[in-house]
Amino acid sequence: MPKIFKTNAEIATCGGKLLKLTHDSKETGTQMDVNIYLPKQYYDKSKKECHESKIPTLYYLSGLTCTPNNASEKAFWQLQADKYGFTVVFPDTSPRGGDEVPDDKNDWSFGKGAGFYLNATEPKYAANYRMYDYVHKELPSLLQQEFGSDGKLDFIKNKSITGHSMGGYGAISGFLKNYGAYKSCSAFAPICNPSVVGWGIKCFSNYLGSDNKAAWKQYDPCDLVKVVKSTNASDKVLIHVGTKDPFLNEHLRPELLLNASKGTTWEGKFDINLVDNFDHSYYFISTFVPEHAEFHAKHLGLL
Ligand SMILES: N[C@@H](CCC(=O)N[C@@H](CSC=O)C(=O)NCC(=O)O)C(=O)O
Repeated sequence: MPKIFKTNAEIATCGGKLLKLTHDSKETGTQMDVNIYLPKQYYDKSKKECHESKIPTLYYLSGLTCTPNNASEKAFWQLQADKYGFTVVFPDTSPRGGDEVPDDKNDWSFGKGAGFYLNATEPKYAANYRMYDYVHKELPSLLQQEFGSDGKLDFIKNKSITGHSMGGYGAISGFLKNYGAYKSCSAFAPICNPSVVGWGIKCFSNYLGSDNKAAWKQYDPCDLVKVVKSTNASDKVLIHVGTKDPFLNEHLRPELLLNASKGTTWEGKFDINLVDNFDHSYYFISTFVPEHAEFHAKHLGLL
């Protein structure tokens, strides 16, 4: 079988390895970068290869401007992945490539590095900007085919999702739109109501069409909570946001998600923690990664 992924680097870190990979994506029509961290349990030769012992996966969606490397280097998920025994997948934030992939070189909050985890419908972007299907369907399937073939890793059935900022929005919208597919969801400083804030309006307008508000509703967490039914009493979405986050009031707006969930099946299920003094950076993210890791480990059946 021909290899799907090219391994550009295999880096020993903590007790496992970070693999920096490249592969062709049918969804984006481009080559994509992705990093995966395989925890120490994967390399434990004494581990039995049975269904029960398959190592689950946490998908981490990064924010605007990020590549798979930002979180790999600065979020410190690897220590937590070893502690509980899960794989971490760090996808890229958009298609890349040359001038054939449309971009706005003057705006870091749109285009390359800002795929917004949706499937674009506007003709200019529709061929490449398909990060929703890429992250939730194509990538897990390709990873399972190549890295799951030895029966030790589960990229599809036992998985959870988290993310930061644009990636926090991507995690919550993906969790709700694929209700039941992810065991748990958390977010760091997510863009909670993209339809009404600058970053979201720009991306939704360009990718989905400025008048196509019906399409916007299909991705906005504040609309999704009204149509997706929470049927599991243990559903809880863990969120942390820093009070000194410079984007809090302009782009993140967690209070709007709390309000939108009121009177829905999600009421009381968004555990939004406003934490004093923290900003938007990876200093903030890495501080709360251990709490999010424990949360996901419980839902993935690791605790
Ligand atoms: N380049 C910008 C700053 C952009 C920024 O803050 N990006 C955040 C995500 S914002 C929401 O999605 C980020 O994660 N940056 C990468 C990092 O390693 O910190 C500017 O110049 O202001």
